[in-house]
Amino acid sequence: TRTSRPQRILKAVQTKATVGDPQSVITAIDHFCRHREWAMNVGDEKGSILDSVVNEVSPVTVLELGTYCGYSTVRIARLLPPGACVITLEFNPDYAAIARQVIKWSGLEDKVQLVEGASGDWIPWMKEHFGVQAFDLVFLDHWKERYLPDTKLLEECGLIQKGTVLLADNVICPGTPDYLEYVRNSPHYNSQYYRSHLEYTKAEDGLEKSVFLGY
Ligand SMILES: O=C(NCc1cccc(CNc2ccc3[nH]ncc3c2)c1)c1cc(-c2ccc(F)cc2)cc(O)c1O
Ligand SMILES: [Mg+2]
Repeated sequence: TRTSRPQRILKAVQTKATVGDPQSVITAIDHFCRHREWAMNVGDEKGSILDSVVNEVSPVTVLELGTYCGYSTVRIARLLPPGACVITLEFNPDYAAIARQVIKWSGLEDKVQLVEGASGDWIPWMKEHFGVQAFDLVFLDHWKERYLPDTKLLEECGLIQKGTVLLADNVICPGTPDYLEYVRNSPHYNSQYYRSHLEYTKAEDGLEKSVFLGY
């Protein structure tokens, strides 16, 4: 049977990128997705915005919702200092299997905890299972209709504290209208929109950065 798109992305990494060189992994995936097959990685344009937010926050603990092939996981982890880590949740086992290999190829496995499962099931266990107090940065890139319920769940579980930064992908395309309305109208968040484009296309998309102000 045909290979899957994630399998073809992994093959591009294994043939074009250098083991232990995260930037070459990022470049290989972007080249493949721009010139061979589109795929739903955050991409190079929005990825540069993600990089700048990671550098600005200098997070110790990061939560990523939606790993896919690990492209944004590698982008985040490559910027983390020793001792910092990103916990990334992936519901789809095929995506998780590919992401593990992409993360390993980049040499960043010590900074990444990839968890197979759904956000709604795992968020309530984060404190107990991973010893997390609160997240410094949350990157939302999973099912778009889960952004709002999962943000509320993170609040209820005390995993969002004063200063926590939420960075949401795809707030225009495919769009997350209920989430945007919530973070932009809530007195507990200071929100700003970073206008960009849907990965590898000319369509508008963007990232929404929301800083929690405390209760
Ligand atoms: O939909 C998207 N991504 C999410 C997604 C999608 C499929 C499967 C999963 C399974 N992974 C998963 C699920 C539930 C989960 N709960 N906790 C973890 C977790 C993990 C996740 C998406 C779409 C487009 C897009 C498509 C088409 C188009 F025309 C324009 C734009 C662009 C993007 O950048 C996107 O990010
Ligand atoms: Mg996305």
